[in-house]
Amino acid sequence: MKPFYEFDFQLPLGAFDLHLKCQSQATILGLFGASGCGKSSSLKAIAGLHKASGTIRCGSHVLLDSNLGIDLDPAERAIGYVPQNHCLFPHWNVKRNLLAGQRPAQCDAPARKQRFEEAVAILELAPLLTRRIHQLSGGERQRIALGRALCTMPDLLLLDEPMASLDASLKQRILPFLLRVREELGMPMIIVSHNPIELQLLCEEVIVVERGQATTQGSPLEVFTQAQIYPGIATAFENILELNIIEQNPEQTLACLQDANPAQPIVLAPIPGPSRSHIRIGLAASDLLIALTPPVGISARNIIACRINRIQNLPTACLVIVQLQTTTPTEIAAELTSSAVQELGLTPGMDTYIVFKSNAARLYL
Ligand SMILES: Nc1ncnc2c1ncn2[C@@H]1O[C@H](COP(=O)(O)OP(=O)(O)OP(=O)(O)O)[C@@H](O)[C@H]1O
Repeated sequence: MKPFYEFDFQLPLGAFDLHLKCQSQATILGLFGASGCGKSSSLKAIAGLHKASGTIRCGSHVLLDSNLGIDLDPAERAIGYVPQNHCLFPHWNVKRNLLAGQRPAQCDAPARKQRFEEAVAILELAPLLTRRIHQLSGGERQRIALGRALCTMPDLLLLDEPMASLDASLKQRILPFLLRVREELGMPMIIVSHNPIELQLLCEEVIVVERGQATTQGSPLEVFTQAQIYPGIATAFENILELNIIEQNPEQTLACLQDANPAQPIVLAPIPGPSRSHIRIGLAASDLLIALTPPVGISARNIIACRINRIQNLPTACLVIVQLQTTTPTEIAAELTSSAVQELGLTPGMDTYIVFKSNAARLYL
C-alpha cells in the first residue's frame, strides 16, 4: 500500500541540519522528541513556512519535490497549521479570527459556511463568537486556533504542542475536541507533543526525532516501550484501551474491549456524570500483574486472558507485552522485575492472565 506521508527533506538549522526521512501509512501521525530536536521546524517545513529541499508528499498532494521543481507556497498547500503560540489577532473578535483564513478562491461560499458551522459545533465555540481574544482562557484560545485552522478547509492539520500550555484539567477538556475533529471530520493530522499519553490517545503512529532525524517509528506502544525511549519518559508507560460500556451504576462500571473475542467484562470504578457508551482508560504498566493461572481469592476485579508476544529488557525492569483476545491486535505492556519474569518462566507465546484493580484504571474520556 502506498504511504500517506512521504518525507525526505532537508533544512539547515543553527546547531544541525534537519533531515527528516520517513514514510507512513497512518493518517494521524505523532512527532516526539526532546526539546530542540527539530519537531517544530519539521512542521514549518511541511507547511512551507521554512524553505526546505527534497520531497514532501501528503496523501495525493506533492507539496515539495526539488527534482521536479515543485515547491508550493504555504497558501497553496491546503494545510491548517496551529502554532504553539496560537497567533490569533488580539483586536478581533472570535468570529473574525475564525474566518480570517478563509479564501473565496478555495471553495464556494456554502462550503465555507458549512465548515465554519461544523467548526463552531465541534469545538463548542458558539458562546464565544463575539468575545475578543484577550477575554479568553488558554483552553478557549487553543480551540479558536484549532477552529481557525479548520475553517481554512485544510487537507491536513499540523498541531504544534496543542496542549503544552494547558494545565491538566484543561488538557482533559481539549482532548475530546481533538478526538472529535479526528473522528467527525476524518482529518489527517501531524501532532507534535512531548507527552506520550497525548500521542497514544490521538495518533496511529509515532515518529521519534533526534537531532533532526527520524530514528524510531511505530505504533505508540511499540515506540514508547522501547528501552532507549522508555527511561526518557517522565512517567511510567501507560496503556490506553478503548472500551464499550456495558453497564454503569453507582457501585461500579462494567465495560469490555471494543472487539473482545470472547467478551471479557472489565470492572471499573463508578464513572461520574452522564451515561456513556464508550470510554478510553489508561492503565500504567507498573499497575499490571501477570499470573500463570487465573488467581482465586484475590481482591483485584480484573483477570484478563492474554498471550505473551515479547519481553523487553529495560535497565531496571522488564516490559512484558501481551496480546489481548481481540479480533484486531491489541497489545498492552506490563512492567515486571526481571526476577519475576525469571521465576514465572515467562516466554513469548505463553498463555497468561493480566490482573488489575478497578481503581488502577485512569479515565480519560
Ligand atoms: N529559523 C531557524 N533558524 C535556525 N535555527 C533554528 C530556527 N528555528 C529553530 N532553530 C534551531 O533548530 C533547532 C530545532 O528547533 P525546533 O524549534 O524545531 O525544535 P523542537 O523540537 O520543536 O523544540 P521544542 O520541543 O523545544 O519546541 C534548535 O536548535 C533551534 O534553536
